[in-house]
Amino acid sequence: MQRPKTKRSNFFPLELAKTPKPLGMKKAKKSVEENGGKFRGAERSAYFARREAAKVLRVVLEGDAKRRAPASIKSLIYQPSVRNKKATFALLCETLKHLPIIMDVLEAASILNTKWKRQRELVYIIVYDILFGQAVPLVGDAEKYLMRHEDALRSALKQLLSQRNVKTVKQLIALQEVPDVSVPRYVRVNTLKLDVDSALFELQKNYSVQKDNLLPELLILPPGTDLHDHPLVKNGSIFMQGKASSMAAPALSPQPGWEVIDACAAPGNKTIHLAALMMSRGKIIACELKKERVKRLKDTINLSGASNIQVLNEDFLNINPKDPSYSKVNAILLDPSCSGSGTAASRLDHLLPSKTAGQQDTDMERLNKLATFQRKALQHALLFPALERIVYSTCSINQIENEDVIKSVIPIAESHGFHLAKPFPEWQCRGLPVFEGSECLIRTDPAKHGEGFFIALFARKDAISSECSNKNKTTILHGTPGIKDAQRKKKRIPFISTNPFKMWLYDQLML
Ligand SMILES: C[S@@+](CC[C@H](N)C(=O)[O-])C[C@H]1O[C@@H](n2cnc3c(N)ncnc32)[C@H](O)[C@@H]1O
Repeated sequence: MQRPKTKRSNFFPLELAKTPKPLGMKKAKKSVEENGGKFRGAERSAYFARREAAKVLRVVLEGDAKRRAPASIKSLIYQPSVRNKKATFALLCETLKHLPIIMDVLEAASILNTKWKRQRELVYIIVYDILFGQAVPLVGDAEKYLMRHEDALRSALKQLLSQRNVKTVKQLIALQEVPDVSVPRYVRVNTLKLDVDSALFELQKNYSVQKDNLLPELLILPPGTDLHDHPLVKNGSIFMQGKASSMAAPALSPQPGWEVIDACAAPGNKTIHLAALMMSRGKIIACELKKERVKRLKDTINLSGASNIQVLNEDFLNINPKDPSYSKVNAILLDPSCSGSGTAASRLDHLLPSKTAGQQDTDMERLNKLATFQRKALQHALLFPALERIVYSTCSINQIENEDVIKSVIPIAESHGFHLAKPFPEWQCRGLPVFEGSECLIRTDPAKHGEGFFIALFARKDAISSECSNKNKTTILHGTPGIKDAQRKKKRIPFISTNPFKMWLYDQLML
């Protein structure tokens, strides 16, 4: 990958939130100044990009070691504190891609004392640059130290290639690589600020753009299109949101004037989508447990221009459905914390050391804990007296967080007068057939749609058709069921698995 050149000439990186400064950052400014301004142009940019990348790498590796990444690699890079985004992102991804090799090389070369081991993330980045990067001059103390050991590093790499029986580094990387999921860049037009045709017109000046055939406010651009600095993104006219995640709010179909709770709201992508569908009329209560995520939620709301959202820093489970202030709530969107297994590829999680090719999230204790909360939250949502519709969604591909949660609450839901309804009947990829009515559920397939997502809709009152769980009560939304639904019914065989690959395979066979 070619590292993009940066235009920045005079900057010092800002801090990533709450991150310590172990990577020579404290010395960075001094070091540059000590050099009497000798760092120029590309040298200076590369010097700082390495330090910014090292800071992000530390957060990523610490989170991965605890199996609790605080955010995806992409979202860490796109924090405002990382200023040299393109160069830092490229450097970070390339270093992560080569990380197993770099670690092996460093161990074999045995050149790190305690001082450099404390700065190992910066060392990894610099070793990447020395062994695999572009031939830019490396300035800085850590760089000089590692350059002195370049011969030892190169000979350790040569030894590694011969041990693994390959001739080139490319072949060595191929041994550890996972398939690339290349998906289009989706953007959702924020109709509170701009109409779809105007957004299309603007974007078409620079990109090839198409309208999505399912969601009218969604536009499709080529994979990898970088819009982070696009004026329409910066002014909140469009939001970069995947197709699957953009299906949750329309599945709820909130009406202008309704009262809606977004139970787990931050960072707020679906909250503002609800607001757009409601044309900012009525009221949305955006509930978020974590104080540190409330700011991000508020920023999203401000950027969107939505004026009907009240933010509540609260545990959704503590909201009393009997409180008169919630007596008119018509709909709830419940998008609770989940394993995120459906977005692992787009989050670049496959680059993390804990994820080797083909390995799945097998931490059943964690999954059980998540599923317990998800079930509890869904049961809680069912208690709001005036409720007509509830959407439950996750970005997980695990049955335990999806079909199993829904199946377990159906008896309680039915006792409150709810039934499973069928949003987007034309959508072919439906729930795993592990209970009668699972064809109402929506799944998206990471291999086909870029993300693995799950949506269930419970509805009360508006009984229309006879599909799904209770033949007299189920609602069909957005059209009529396709022929494939009938075929699926015929072909249904019992299937229970928590193995996502088996689940995809099953989906392929059923469609
Ligand atoms: C999957 S994210 C929601 C994403 C959001 N719906 C969006 O589309 O932008 C889940 C959020 O729920 C929050 N959360 C977790 N438990 C909660 C609870 N008991 N009450 C309210 N929010 C909670 C998490 O802090 C996290 O911000």
